[in-house]
Amino acid sequence: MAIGRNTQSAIFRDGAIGRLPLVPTAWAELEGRAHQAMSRRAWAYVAGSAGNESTTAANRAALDRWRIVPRVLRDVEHRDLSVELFGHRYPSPILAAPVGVLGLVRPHGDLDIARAAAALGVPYILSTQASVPMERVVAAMGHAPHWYQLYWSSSDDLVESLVSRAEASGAQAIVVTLDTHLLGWRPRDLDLGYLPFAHGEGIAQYTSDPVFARLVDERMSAAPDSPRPRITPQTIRTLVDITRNHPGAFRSNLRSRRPRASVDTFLDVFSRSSLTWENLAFLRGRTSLPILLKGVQHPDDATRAVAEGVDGIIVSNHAGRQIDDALGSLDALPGIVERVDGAIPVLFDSGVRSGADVFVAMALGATAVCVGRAYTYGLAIAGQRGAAEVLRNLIAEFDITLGLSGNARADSIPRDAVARV
Ligand SMILES: Cc1cc2nc3c(=O)[nH]c(=O)nc-3n(C[C@H](O)[C@H](O)[C@H](O)COP(=O)(O)O)c2cc1C
Ligand SMILES: O=C(O)C(=O)c1ccccc1
Repeated sequence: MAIGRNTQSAIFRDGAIGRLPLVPTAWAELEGRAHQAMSRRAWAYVAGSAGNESTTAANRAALDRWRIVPRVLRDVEHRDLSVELFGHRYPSPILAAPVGVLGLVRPHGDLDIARAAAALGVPYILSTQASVPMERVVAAMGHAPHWYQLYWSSSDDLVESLVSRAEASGAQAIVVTLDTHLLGWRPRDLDLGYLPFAHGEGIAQYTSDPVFARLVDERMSAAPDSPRPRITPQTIRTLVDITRNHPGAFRSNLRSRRPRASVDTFLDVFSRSSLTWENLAFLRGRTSLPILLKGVQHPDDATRAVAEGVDGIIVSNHAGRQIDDALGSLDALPGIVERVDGAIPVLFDSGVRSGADVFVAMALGATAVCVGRAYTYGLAIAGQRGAAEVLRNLIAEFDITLGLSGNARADSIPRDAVARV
């Protein structure tokens, strides 16, 4: 698949022989087609945000207040889209954000997006809420780069196990998401009474984990009133196999004892609202990978992150899915970039819909940009190839915007390339 400037000519060349793109390039059409392709529940979960969804609107408004100011006559024929992060050079500043429960969008959606990202060299940040265990996703990616996103469980042992699995699987960084220690108030899901996890969807990292299996055993043996099947290593292997090969089987089996206990255990241990800065030492002591904090919005938290020796920050409000009436994520970026002052990379997400949006965030000091809903919509419309097309289009539009604005390098877009209006 052609990357960057070649994409546009490839699209037109294909068109000349009657081969049309699989996914629309404009956002409104992309979103509309994804809506048609998804079930009611999947659409509510993916497209829904917190409360009246004013934060999602604020994310857009924040991006729209910045306009690109092009420069001319600057020889931009050879452009370099690559960026360096933690000693790795990636082909463009775009990363695939961690998106949980992709199995809701498409059977084995995690594998589709993993393969799509791998084909483009786009780093994929695997979610703790994935529908497919991380080892299987990584196996589908060959040697392509991936990171791991951690939800910090109330069980230290489980945190340790997830992180060591991620490290063993070759993850290049650990992203700790801090803005979702409670599930946001999301009317679209509430009105359907539907949370995927309660149906056993999106808990594959847990059901494939040996420490989690032990927690489930403990829960089951602590309920002596109900019949207690003997748990042997074979039982555990069988459950892992069932989840791996037949996610639907796990769901239909939810009323039986072990799947039900797995869901209940997940709901118990999923997160820890008592987490503080002091806990970071625990993680630091258990991995040598770079640690990024995702969900930072206040400059003082960015200052503290640097002081605590964190390796990177992702300025994000979770696409507006957590707090209604929150600051547009891009409005938080310049203040944080100023505070961090180059000490560590500052990544950005929430609301990015185009290559031009990526350019704006980079001009405001982001080292790289993550996208979530964009590729999820491509996945819904046309699976692996749809997700790949969305990522390819973002990179191509970014490349063209870079060149047309008179810039040749993604990693050094000057601040005056954008103006606030
Ligand atoms: C359906 C959905 C599921 C998500 N699941 C996770 C997750 O498991 N972990 C996480 O850190 N962020 C999760 N996010 C947030 C994304 O990582 C990212 O911050 C956000 O989608 C960026 O905004 P955008 O969708 O406007 O690009 C999710 C977002 C969506 C839309
Ligand atoms: O839906 C989400 O955005 C998400 O990341 C999440 C993860 C776990 C529990 C609830 C929500």
